[in-house]
Amino acid sequence: MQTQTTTHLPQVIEPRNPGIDLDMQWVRAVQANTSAIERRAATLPGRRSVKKDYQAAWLLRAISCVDLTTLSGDDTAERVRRLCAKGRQPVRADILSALDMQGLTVGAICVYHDMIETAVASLQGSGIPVAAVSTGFPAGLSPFHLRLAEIGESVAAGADEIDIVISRRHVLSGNWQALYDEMRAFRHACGEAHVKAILATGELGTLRNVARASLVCMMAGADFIKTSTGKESENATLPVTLVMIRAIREYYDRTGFRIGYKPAGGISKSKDALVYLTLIKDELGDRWLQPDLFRFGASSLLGDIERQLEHYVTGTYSASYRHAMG
Ligand SMILES: O=C[C@H](O)COP(=O)(O)O
Repeated sequence: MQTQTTTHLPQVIEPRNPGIDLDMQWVRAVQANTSAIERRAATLPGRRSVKKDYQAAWLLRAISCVDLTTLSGDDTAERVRRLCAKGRQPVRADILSALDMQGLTVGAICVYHDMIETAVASLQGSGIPVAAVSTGFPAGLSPFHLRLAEIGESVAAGADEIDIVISRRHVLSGNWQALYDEMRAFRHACGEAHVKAILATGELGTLRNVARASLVCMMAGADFIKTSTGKESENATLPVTLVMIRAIREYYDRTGFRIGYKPAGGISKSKDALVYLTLIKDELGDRWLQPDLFRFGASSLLGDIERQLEHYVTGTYSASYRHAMG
């Protein structure tokens, strides 16, 4: 990942997760109490845990954690260039200036392989990393050697981060060794590029499978675990998020390595982003609210955040938002 220059970024960048041997005893012991998780998730959207004065600060934080994404069959170089310009200046200059946040950028730009070179050229000098989806995204069913080669090509083309998709069948058949070996090989093929493991949680059947797949991918060296491709019928949800971030906490408690989390797909409203951020703060703490450990995979969230911030600076602007930036 490139070093970034904007002021909102963390002083400390996490060491890469080297992974550990597959610990089947740990994997088998994983539980997920579905009804308790769903009860907890159901209470979250109604909670007013972000005070109004602090909402602008949280939305700015959300911007710095967006993987601004375009993953469409009709993507063009021109669309990617526009997206990169938006990534460099995510909201109108007058809004950023009113909030004293000039220089704020998104966390990364996320594209298909063919658009990497355009994105790299458009982002030159900005410090914004380029993430590429890979390994036969979104289904991940192309021949294994081609999936590995695709990673290599994307890294050679300049991608800083690779978002791989796992083979859902390994999870559904309980073949944890196969999942571990696959993830390990993907991690190796990424070299210095950071690797995000997309679990496609909407296709994994149970929350227990989500918890186990999260753990196995982290054991195999994933730097981030990510919910979805955005193409499944069910994408990021709060119950899935609870399960995945608790797996991250458990992995950190046992190994000392902090793994990032990326909810993706269907997150398009500021109020939803605030719920995710407060949940991360509650469950993992402030350290995980930085772009090296948290990202939103989203194509349209930024537009809604910009509208909210515009309303904020033209209406109820309060300088106290700065306190929340600490
Ligand atoms: O990884 C990112 C997702 O594909 C974006 O999904 P979205 O278009 O629903 O925001």
